[in-house]
Amino acid sequence: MRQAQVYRWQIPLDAGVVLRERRLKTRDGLLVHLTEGEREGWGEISPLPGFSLETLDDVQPVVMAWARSWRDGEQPPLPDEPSAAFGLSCALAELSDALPQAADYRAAMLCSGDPDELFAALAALPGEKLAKVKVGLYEAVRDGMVVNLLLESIPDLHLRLDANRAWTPLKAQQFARYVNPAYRPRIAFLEEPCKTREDSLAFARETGITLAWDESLRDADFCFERQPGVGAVVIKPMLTGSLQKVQQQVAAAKALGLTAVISSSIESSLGLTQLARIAAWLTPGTVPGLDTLQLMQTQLLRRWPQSDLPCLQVDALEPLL
Ligand SMILES: O=C(O)CCC(=O)C1=CC=C[C@@H](O)[C@@H]1C(=O)O
Ligand SMILES: [Mg+2]
Repeated sequence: MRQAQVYRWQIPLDAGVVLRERRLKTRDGLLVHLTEGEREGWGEISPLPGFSLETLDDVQPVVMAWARSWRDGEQPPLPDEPSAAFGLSCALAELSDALPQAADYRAAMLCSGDPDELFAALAALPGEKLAKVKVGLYEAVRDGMVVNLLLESIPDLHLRLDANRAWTPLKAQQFARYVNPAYRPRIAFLEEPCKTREDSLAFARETGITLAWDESLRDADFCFERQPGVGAVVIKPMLTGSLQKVQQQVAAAKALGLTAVISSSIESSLGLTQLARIAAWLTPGTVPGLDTLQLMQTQLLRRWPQSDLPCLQVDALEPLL
């Protein structure tokens, strides 16, 4: 016998979470729980404001209708909305044991803000030192100086940078001018420096800094192709769609020799632990970009190892079906 339930949740975020120039005070989403006989599967559906095209209010009725139909014995097709397709496909994959349990809980330390705190935290990182730094929020020159100083003072540090398309070609050049060319190979990649893909490609050509596509993967005209200067794609499954589509994108990237990085869309701990499993399964050997639980004030249902945030249990959630 099948059972299905959908829950809506809201988690307060730390004051400093700013996405696309707006402050995000809470993270909101749905959890779906499917059971069939002894088996069960959970999935998270949490469109990311400013990044997802669909809203939570759009997908809630879609997910509820899908869950009712599945519970009644049908095999409804996955919805078109990427967040709904992703969460429902995860719940189905857990149910059928298609999503392996082994997880990669390493995360590239996410840094923003105060350079002094940053130095201390980075210097204390054990093992391979890899961090992700947001750029493009302040003056490009300041970003260049901070990145240069980090690479200069921590010689075994590698950085992932992310400008979220903030720069004009001139600003991108101002940034690069302050980063010593000798350190540039330790920039694993810079995500989306410029407003257009053409400008970003030109920047990579001119500076030798490796590019990664993130936002571009959602452009209607994006296709996987070999492009000089591009080294990686950042895949955010909540924005991509079904697990099958995530698998296809990882395979397309690998076939071109690109690094595929599974990255967070600021999911709850339930979604994040599933992303850690997806990363271990599809991109073994590549550290995923999952260091976003620190932005939240609680965990949900499943714990992230080593996090001491409180964890909400299912009885604290309101069922919608
Ligand atoms: O990719 C990572 O290492 C962490 C996730 C991350 O950086 C992001 C998650 C969600 C929205 C963004 O501000 C940001 C990104 O643009 O990649
Ligand atoms: Mg990005």
